[in-house]
Amino acid sequence: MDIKKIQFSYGDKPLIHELSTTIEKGKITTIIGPNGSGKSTLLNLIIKQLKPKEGQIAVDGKSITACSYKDIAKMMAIVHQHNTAPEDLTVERLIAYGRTPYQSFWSSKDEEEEKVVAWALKVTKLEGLAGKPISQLSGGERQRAWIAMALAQKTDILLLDEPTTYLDIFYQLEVLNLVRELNKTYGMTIVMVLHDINQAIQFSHNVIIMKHGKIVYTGNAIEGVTTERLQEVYGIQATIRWCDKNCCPYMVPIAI
Ligand SMILES: Nc1ncnc2c1ncn2[C@@H]1O[C@H](COP(=O)(O)OP(=O)(O)OP(=O)(O)O)[C@@H](O)[C@H]1O
Repeated sequence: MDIKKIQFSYGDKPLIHELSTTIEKGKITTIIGPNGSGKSTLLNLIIKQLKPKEGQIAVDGKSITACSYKDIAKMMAIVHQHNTAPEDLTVERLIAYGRTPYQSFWSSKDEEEEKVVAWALKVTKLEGLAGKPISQLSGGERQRAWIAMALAQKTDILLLDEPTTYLDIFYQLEVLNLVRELNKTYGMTIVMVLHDINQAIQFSHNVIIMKHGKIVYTGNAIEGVTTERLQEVYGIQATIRWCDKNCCPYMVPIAI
């Protein structure tokens, strides 16, 4: 995916300034950066839920400006930070909404929909909860259900906005393991926003580091997170440690 010279403002206040980057196909890319730096805005621009004032976003050489919303929904799926569903909506019905881009006004549930929903339930390990209302799920199960709905869109690209927020450490790792599995097994290109820098290093091939609507760094996750950059972007003192050769480095925050 090529993002070229994007400019974007909410009203008169410029937020994204001449932002350019390339997101590698088949890799996990995580966007990190301070609150308000424009991470969610960038995801919404990528999926055309927001329109840039200037610049172009192209997927496999095709500009998204020229694509219909239905075509985009067949290329990319997004799980937002906050999601709501009617209280009595079951997991299975929620996932079936992911098939919307493939349905016409008069079409009814078909064999393909059943197959894809069953597949999404299996991948997200929600088979035993298919008939349960979303409102009765734990936070981790609910997050997996929203990811399953996105998977039912059968896209090559998956965008996740803070998929681990509000989850305890067990469910955070469960969701991130699922992300890794989707990338490894199905070759999905994943672009996600995380606040946890160590999880970003551990679970991503690449990181995009943002500050004030600009990209400070884009590239290999391990090489990108340095003590100098953490000082520059977050204004914190930190050290980077390696536990052993087989493990990723991790950063330890020390002071502000
Ligand atoms: N719909 C909107 N209308 C006006 N301003 C907005 C809107 N959405 C976001 N903003 C502003 O744009 C800036 C960037 O917001 P954005 O949500 O993209 O940042 P972020 O890096 O994802 O932040 P966070 O880490 O806190 O989720 C913020 O100052 C925010 O207040």
